[in-house]
Amino acid sequence: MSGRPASEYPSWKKLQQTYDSDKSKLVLKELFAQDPQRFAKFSKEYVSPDGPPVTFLLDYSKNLITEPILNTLLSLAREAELETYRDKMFAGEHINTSEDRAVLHVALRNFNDFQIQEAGASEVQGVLAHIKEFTEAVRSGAWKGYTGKTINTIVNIGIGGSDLGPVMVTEALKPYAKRDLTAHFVSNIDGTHIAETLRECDPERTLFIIASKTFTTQETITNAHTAREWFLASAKDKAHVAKHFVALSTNTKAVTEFGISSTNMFQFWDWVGGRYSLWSAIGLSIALVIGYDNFEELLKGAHGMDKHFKTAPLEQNLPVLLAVVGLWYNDFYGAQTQLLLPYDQYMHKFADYFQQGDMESNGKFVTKGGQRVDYQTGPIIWGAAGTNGQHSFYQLVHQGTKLIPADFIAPATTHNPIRNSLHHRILLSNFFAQPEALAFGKTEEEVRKEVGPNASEALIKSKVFEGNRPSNSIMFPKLTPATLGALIALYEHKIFTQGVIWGINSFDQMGVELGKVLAKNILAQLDKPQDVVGHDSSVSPHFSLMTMPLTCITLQTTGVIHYYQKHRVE
Ligand SMILES: O=P(O)(O)OC[C@H]1O[C@@H](O)[C@@H](O)[C@@H](O)[C@@H]1O
Repeated sequence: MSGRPASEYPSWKKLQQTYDSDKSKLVLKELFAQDPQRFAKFSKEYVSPDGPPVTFLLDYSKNLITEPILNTLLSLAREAELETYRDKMFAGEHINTSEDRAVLHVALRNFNDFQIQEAGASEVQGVLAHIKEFTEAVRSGAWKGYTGKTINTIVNIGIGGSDLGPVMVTEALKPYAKRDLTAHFVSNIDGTHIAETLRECDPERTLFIIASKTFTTQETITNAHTAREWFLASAKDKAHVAKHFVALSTNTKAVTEFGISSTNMFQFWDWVGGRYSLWSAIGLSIALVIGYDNFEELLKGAHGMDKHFKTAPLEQNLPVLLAVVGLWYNDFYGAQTQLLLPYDQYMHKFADYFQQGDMESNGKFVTKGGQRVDYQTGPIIWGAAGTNGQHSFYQLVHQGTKLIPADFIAPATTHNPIRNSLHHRILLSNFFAQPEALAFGKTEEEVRKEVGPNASEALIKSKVFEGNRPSNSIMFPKLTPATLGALIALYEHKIFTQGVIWGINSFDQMGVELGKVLAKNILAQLDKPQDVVGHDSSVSPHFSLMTMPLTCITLQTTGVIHYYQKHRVE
């Protein structure tokens, strides 16, 4: 995050030379055959330094690395001053330079170990106490709706970071959920999302949680007004809104203007990035679903990982190891994507969550210093819960033309040991088999033996698995709130580490702005056909996209807008 382009570091150049000269020697089958200690050398067990017990194994032995390569990757992290920038983050320095903000999601789960001076950091415990008091009132039934009935449904209205974290965590921690409290999450501006949700709600027993850091996001504010209108159609009296609407935001003024009193507002601060906000008041829906104590366990699990990231030497530092190994593929092997594959149905939203976490953080083409990078930055994140992915996209992972590094993630013990854990044993056999198949493949010789002498050459070739496809495996005893907290923080710090090495600002999101501005302009034109007439798309190709003023770019879409105006039925 020094803003220096990564390709200027001596270790970067060394890695490029190593890749060019040694690529053909990096064959997993041979690397394992040559070194019986390979697993021992390239695996680490995480044990939480304090707080609730969390442990997991990270096996990174099935990567196309040797000890010298890993050492050079770690030297690269040192040359990029990772440790300095990590300490700056924990100290509350304004490392988000474009927005002049601190980056302090670690302060939200800081149980007094780190001294953080930033304004607001001392208020964290107060907000947690508010969350505790409120969630206990709702869950116990002490909090009543406007007709005196208890709350049985919550609807979190938010988008991006104000949606994805709560969705992912409430799904992942369903075994801890209060089953008679239904949680819905409305994010999309498509009216279908809120309309279908409201069909399942009873206005007398529903609590709406309006989650928006800025409280200006078009989707969220529109959905919130729709929910309020729907509610008032039954409740009639605006005074009842107080029992059914709460807000999670940094913007007290906008919350009050919406009609939610400040006593029903849960505060957070500008140093909490949206995609790092599930630990803040944005986690209210999580605390409502799993209970405050479990929410605190989640935070403490993350805090343990924060301590590990802050203190462990780079060679032992799990987020750093994940980061540099990922960078090796992203920047030298030309891998475009990174798979996240939880073999746990409860974690089925994990990849969706880190699509924002990683891609909004590291999808940047300029360094902090404003220079265009001459290397790849953030990978495309994707994935699905195992074994579903095996029956859809794994074909390409095993035999396609692309190198796709994959992280396999699984619990040793399931929350649902039905049929004497038969399902779980089958699930885990797949979890173990896939990295092995990817790494070691199946040779032509093996195929020949298998298919017999009469098989065609074409058939034989089609059955070959080249192997040598890298993966990490992460296994933990059971998916608890604290374990999930540690896993999320593991990936957060991986993203931080990669961002520091690439010299980019992982904490702004300028790339989401242009589309918002264009949509606003177009919205103003949609009901006025005369405004778009005469500007059909035939004029636009004469303009270069870069030199066109915004209004002209908008005209690129006139053909489609005309089609819409012709076909819409209101
Ligand atoms: O929480 P609010 O302010 O509604 O933002 C919701 C989301 O908006 C998007 O445009 C991005 O900026 C995200 O980082 C953010 O999480």
